[in-house]
Amino acid sequence: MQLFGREFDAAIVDLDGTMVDTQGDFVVALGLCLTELGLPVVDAAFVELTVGKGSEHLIRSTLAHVGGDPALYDAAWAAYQRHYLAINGRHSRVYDGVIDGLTQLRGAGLRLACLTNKPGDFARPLLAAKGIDGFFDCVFGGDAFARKKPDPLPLIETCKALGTQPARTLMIGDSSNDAMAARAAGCPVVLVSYGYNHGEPIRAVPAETHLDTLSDLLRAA
Ligand SMILES: O=C(O)COP(=O)(O)O
Ligand SMILES: [Mg+2]
Repeated sequence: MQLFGREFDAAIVDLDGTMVDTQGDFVVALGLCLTELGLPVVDAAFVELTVGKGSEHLIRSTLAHVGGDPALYDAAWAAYQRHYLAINGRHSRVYDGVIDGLTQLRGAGLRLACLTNKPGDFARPLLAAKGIDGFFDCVFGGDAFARKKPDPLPLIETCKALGTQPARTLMIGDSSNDAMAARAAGCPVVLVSYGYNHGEPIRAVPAETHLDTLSDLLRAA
């Protein structure tokens, strides 16, 4: 299909902050983990600034933020993983326009991949719980490849799995991580305005376009 005057065969879609508002899941799972370790909990504002770089980064940053000993990392990661898996999806919701947007892209014949920095074992059940797993030919978590976004490697490998060239594969994300990875991989990028961008204004990050809802993509292109 044609978008922005170019031909596309596929799209790679980010998960947290792009398809699903998972801030509540992060706050609850971190809260249970920190309480178990006898540490103070973090609030939604901290989570919004810190998510996007994968769970290892989130746990390290959280321990630093609450004054926890970095040596608690292994225990914190194990507790976080257990709690996250138990509440996964309960405090999160699919953003307005996502189902319509994905339906339009599939309807136009694009192959779709979900590529997130979230661990694959968190991402797959979340997509299924929200009823959006069926849109995707493949799903890759932050632990699928040797490096995470903003490194281009996950996008290059996802294009290989989709059987598409990066220049004909659109990245749809919510953060500068997604944009940097896409640019370095050679994928055009579209950014949504409502997600988590490390506290920075997303419209300052260059993209083909910035969307208030995924269902606007075909209209904006
Ligand atoms: O850091 C995370 O877990 C969020 O990852 P995502 O925005 O790449 O889906
Ligand atoms: Mg994201």
